[in-house]
This record gives sequence, C-alpha cells and structure tokens, in this order.
Amino acid sequence: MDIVNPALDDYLLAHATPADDVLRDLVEETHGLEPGTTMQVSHDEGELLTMLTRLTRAEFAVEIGVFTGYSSICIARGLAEGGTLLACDVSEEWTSVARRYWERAGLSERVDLRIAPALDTIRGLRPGARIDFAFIDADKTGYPAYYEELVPRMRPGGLIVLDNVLRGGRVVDPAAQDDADRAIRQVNDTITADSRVQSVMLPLRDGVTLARKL
Ligand SMILES: C[S@@+](CC[C@H](N)C(=O)[O-])C[C@H]1O[C@@H](n2cnc3c(N)ncnc32)[C@H](O)[C@@H]1O
Repeated sequence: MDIVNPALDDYLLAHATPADDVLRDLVEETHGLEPGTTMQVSHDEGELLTMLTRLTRAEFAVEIGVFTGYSSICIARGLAEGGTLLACDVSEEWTSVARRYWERAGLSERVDLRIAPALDTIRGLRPGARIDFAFIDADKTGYPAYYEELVPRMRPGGLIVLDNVLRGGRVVDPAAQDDADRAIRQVNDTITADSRVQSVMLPLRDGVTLARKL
C-alpha cells in the first residue's frame, strides 16, 4: 500500500534540504551491500531527525538500530555542543561502514557505539541517566520493550521517535498477523493510550511516531 502517492513522495524528497556529499556517498555505498538501502532512513526523514534533535536541544541521545549509520549521522549532527549519541546495534559488519562515515563527517567523538542487544545496553545505563532524544529503528518485534525501557528514562520534554509504525499499511490489514505486525500494532496502541506522553503519527515514508515525554 502506498502511504503517499509516489509522485508526491518524490516531490517531498526533492523539497527537503539537500543531502551533503557524506550522506550521498553513504547511500551509494549502502546500495552495494547485501540488504541495499531499504533499511536506511530516507533523506527527508534524516533531515527531520536532525531538526528534532536540535529542537529538543539534545545532549544525550539514544539510537536503536544503526545499520550503516545514516540516521546516526543525522542525529549526531543535531546534538548540542558536547552531546553524545549512544548508538545500539548487533552488527559489527554494518556498523563498520557507519564508523567510517562518522569519521568522515567529524562525528566519531560524539558517537558511542555499543555492539549488543539494545535492551541490554539500555538496561545497563547508569541509574538516573536522562535521555533527551531517542530513535527506534531496529527489529520490529522489539519495539514494545524498547519503548517501555525508554519512557521512564526520558527527561520531561524529551522525544522518542519510532520508525516504520505503518509497516507499509499492514497495520490496517486484518490479514497481516506476523509477529512484527502484532508488535507494531501493540506499541502504536500503547503509545496512544499512554498518559506519560503526547504523541502524533506522521505519514512520512513508512510512518513515523513522535512521542514527547510529559
Ligand atoms: C532498519 S536497520 C537501521 C537503519 C538505520 N536507522 C539507518 O538509517 O541506516 C535495523 C538495524 O537494527 C539492528 N538490530 C536488529 N536487532 C537488534 C537488537 N536486538 N539490538 C540492536 N540492534 C538490532 C540491525 O542489525 C540493523 O542494523
């Protein structure tokens, strides 16, 4: 199911601030890898991440799902001076590409990469750690648990961003019942009913939820 008419999608992509050489080269290199660019956030979503990180004046951000580093570059670029992005992934192979591009973008000092299941990394944060900005874009069945671990650690006014919340329209297809479909519907319903956050779902690419901690 097209979330947005494809012609409008192209128009939207063409009307975000253009990508720089680092991001363009990263897309090109990722094209040549086995999964290709399908897992990567789109350019307009990346611009949104930079903007939201900046608007929340984030000093400590968490990313769940790094892949080859596109979204982490966008988040790290929006951090306040001296800020840190805790980047969580399980793949040495894909994040080795990300490391090269963080270096090239001058962001290596800002990114703290942890190769481990993201739930372990988040649960291992020091008690009292306050997260300003979080981006969830990893295994879809993990979303409900990632959300529950993040919410209590967010500072008031902090923002959680979740990608792929529409699953190509499968969320409204009763026949779509795999584990990931169920997990995404579950987290979407949880967030809507959660009095700890204010939330909105945007029809950007595969759907993006913004949940702001109250
Ligand atoms: C959709 S990709 C992330 C794309 C990335 N945000 C970007 O813009 O390029 C999902 C990533 O989640 C990672 N992942 C899967 N399961 C994970 C887990 N349990 N903990 C941390 N990362 C995980 C995968 O290795 C993969 O790199």
